[in-house]
Amino acid sequence: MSAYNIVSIAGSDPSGGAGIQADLKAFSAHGAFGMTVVAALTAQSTRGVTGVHPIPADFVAHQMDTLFSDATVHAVKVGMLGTAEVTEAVAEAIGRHGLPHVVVDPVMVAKSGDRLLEPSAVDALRTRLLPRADLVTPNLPEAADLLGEPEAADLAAMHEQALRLLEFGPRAVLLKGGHLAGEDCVDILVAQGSAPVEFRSPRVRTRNTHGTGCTLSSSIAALLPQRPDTASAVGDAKAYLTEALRRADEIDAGGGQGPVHHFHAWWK
Ligand SMILES: Nc1ncnc2c1ncn2[C@@H]1O[C@H](COP(=O)(O)OP(=O)(O)O)[C@@H](O)[C@H]1O
Ligand SMILES: Cc1ncc(COP(=O)(O)O)c(N)n1
Repeated sequence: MSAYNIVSIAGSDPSGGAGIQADLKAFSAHGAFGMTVVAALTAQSTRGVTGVHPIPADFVAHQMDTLFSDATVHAVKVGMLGTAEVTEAVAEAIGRHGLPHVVVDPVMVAKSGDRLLEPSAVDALRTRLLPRADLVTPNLPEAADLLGEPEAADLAAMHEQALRLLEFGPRAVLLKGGHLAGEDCVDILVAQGSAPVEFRSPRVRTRNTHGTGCTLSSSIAALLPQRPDTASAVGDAKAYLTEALRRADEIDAGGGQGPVHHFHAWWK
């Protein structure tokens, strides 16, 4: 058996910390072969996003059709899609190609506060893409936006919102708690027919958290074909991300909020 092929369908971040660039690094760090379908372009640095250039939806579908008519893909990570049309095209092509292990990171707003998804696309995300997801990985603001509710302010509210997100049809939800205050960062996994699982890691004191969500979801996608179940893939991905955060200050990619260290296990 050759390496697993994992595809990222996401936006480009020229600064290399988030988007398809982060996804390729995370896939590689987990011993998987990375492929990409570019769904949006951004002009971006560690200081923020200065522009978004959408890709026509039919060309995103064209990239997917060309790639999947040739390569066997073992898992998929979906990130920034930008528009409702691209969201619909990606959802349709995922269904048509019957892609396995679909992890959807519902990217809406960058850490810098810049919007990465048109407000009018949230409905397409909720109704078209989430029912096709094996796992969806919202942060707290994204969960609130998808549910049309205020952001969860504690773990009990996170549990309730995770369960309500399951009603949109994904097979599992990982609600990420990085935006809550506290010594630990706690994420909650809920899946149809199994008990909730909490993943807890010590909060790393660094401002270099650009791309944490991208790195976590792409690590999970890379690990799903290699692990017995979703919980074990999530646990290993979170341990990898925590170490990448601990070593983040070794990378100097600009003067703003920098990336995590994807290759901490190799660069001594
Ligand atoms: N400072 C930190 N130290 C350790 N883990 C963190 C830190 N910030 C975020 N995380 C973890 O990184 C992942 C993504 O974080 P989160 O901030 O919730 O989402 P997003 O990056 O999508 O905004 C989660 O597993 C979260 O618990
Ligand atoms: C292309 C792209 N995709 C995703 C993110 C989100 O990452 P973050 O929330 O860390 O800014 C981003 N900034 N850019």
